[in-house]
Amino acid sequence: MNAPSFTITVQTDQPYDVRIGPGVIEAVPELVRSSQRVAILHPQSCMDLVSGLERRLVDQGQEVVRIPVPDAEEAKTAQVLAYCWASLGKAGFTRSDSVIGVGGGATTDLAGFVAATWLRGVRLVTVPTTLLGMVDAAVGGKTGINTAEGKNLVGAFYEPAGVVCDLTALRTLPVEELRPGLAEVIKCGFIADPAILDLVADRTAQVQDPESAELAELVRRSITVKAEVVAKDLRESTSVGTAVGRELLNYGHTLGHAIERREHYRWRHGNAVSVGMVYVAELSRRAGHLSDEVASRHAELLSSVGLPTTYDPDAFDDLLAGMALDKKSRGSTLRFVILDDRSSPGDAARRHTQATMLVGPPTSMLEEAYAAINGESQISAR
Ligand SMILES: NC(=O)c1ccc[n+]([C@@H]2O[C@H](COP(=O)([O-])OP(=O)(O)OC[C@H]3O[C@@H](n4cnc5c(N)ncnc54)[C@H](O)[C@@H]3O)[C@@H](O)[C@H]2O)c1
Ligand SMILES: O=C(O)C(=O)C[C@@H](O)[C@H](O)[C@H](O)COP(=O)(O)O
Ligand SMILES: [Zn+2]
Repeated sequence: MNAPSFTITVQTDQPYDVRIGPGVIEAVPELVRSSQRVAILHPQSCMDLVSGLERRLVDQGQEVVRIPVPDAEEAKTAQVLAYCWASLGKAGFTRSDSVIGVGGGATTDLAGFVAATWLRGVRLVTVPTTLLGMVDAAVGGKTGINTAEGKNLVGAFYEPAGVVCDLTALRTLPVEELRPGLAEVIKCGFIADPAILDLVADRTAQVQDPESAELAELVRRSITVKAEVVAKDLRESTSVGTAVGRELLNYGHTLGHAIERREHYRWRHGNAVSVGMVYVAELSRRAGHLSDEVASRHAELLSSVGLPTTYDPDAFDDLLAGMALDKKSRGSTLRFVILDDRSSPGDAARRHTQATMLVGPPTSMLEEAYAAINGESQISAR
C-alpha cells in the first residue's frame, strides 16, 4: 500500500486529530501515555491488531485491560454496556485512565458511550478498522447503543482525544463489509463533495480495493466533510425551520434506521442507509425539489458498487412506525433531510444542489415514494 499519511483536525471546542494512513496505529500509545490503565474494547475480528497494540502499551509501562465485546450490532446493547462498566470497575479504572475502541462503527459507538459514562467521562481514543468506522462512526463524537424500540436511541455526544485510521486494517475486511462504508462515502458525495461521486463513477473497481490510492482519497475526502459539518454544529442543535446543521449527516438515515430496526439489526447500517438515500431522493423528487437526473444518480452509483437500493415492498407500515422514532422527528411530525436542485435561480446547467428539510410530508407521498423505489420505475409519474 503506497497511500500517503495525512491528518485532519476536527475544529471543535476541544480540537483533535484524525490520523489516516498505513501503519498510523503506531500513534496510539502516545495518545494515552498519561494513563496508568488502558482498556481496549474490541471484537474478535480485530484480535491481531489489538495484540500488537497491547504489546506496545505494555512496553510503555501501562496496565492493559482487554474487553472483548460481541461482534457488530450485538455489541450495542445495554447488557454489553453493563459488562464493560463492570470490567472497568473490577480493574479499578480512575478518571486519569483511558478507553480505546478498536473495531467497526458498532464497537467505536459502544466504546465511546462507555468512555462518556464511566466516572462521567474518561479519555477516549478510537481506532476504526472498517471503512465505515473510518469515514464516519469514529469521528464526530456521536456515541451510543440501540434499544428494542430503535437505533441509537440511547447515547451521548462525547468527543475522542484522537482518531487513528490505520488503512492496513482494511486489508482483512471482506468486500461485503467494505461496501456499507461506501454508502456513507457516497452520502458525503451527495451532501457536500461531488468529486466523491465522480471518483466512484470513474474508478468503480478501484474504490472497492482496500489497497488503492482511490479508496484512500475517498477516506480523506469523506472525513473532511464530516469534520467540517461537526465543527459547525457538534450537538446537532442547528435545526430551525428548514435549516440543516449536523442533521445533514443523517441524509438517508430516516428510512435506513427503520430498516435496521425491522431487520433486528442484522442488516449492516450502510446497506440500510443505501436504500434510505434512494428513498429520500425519490421523495424529494416527488415533492418537487430534486431533478430526475440527480435522483436517479443515487441508485446508479450505489448499485454500481454492489449496494442494495430496494427493500421489501410490503414493509411500508412497519417502516413508517420505525421512522416515527427518528431523532429528527418533532412530536408526530417526520422531518427528512433532502437535497434540492430546483430552488436556485439560473438554467439547469448552473443550478446547484443544496440540503434542506422536508417537514411533515403527507403519508400518501411517503407511501408512493416507497412503492416507486421498490417497483415502479423511479422516473415514473409523481
Ligand atoms: N457514531 C457515528 O457517528 C456513526 C456513524 C455511522 C455509523 N455508525 C454506527 O456504526 C455501525 C456500523 O459500523 P460498521 O459498518 O463498521 O459495522 P460493524 O462495526 O458491525 O463491523 C462490521 C463487521 O466487520 C468486522 N470487522 C471490523 N474490522 C474488521 C477488519 N479490519 N477485518 C475484518 N473484519 C472486521 C466486525 O467484526 C463486524 O463483523 C452502526 O452501529 C452504525 O449505527 C455510527
Ligand atoms: O454523525 C452524524 O451526525 C450522523 O448522523 C452520521 C450517521 O452516518 C450515523 O449513522 C449516526 O450514528 C446517526 O445518528 P443518529 O443520531 O440518527 O442516531
Ligand atoms: Zn450512518
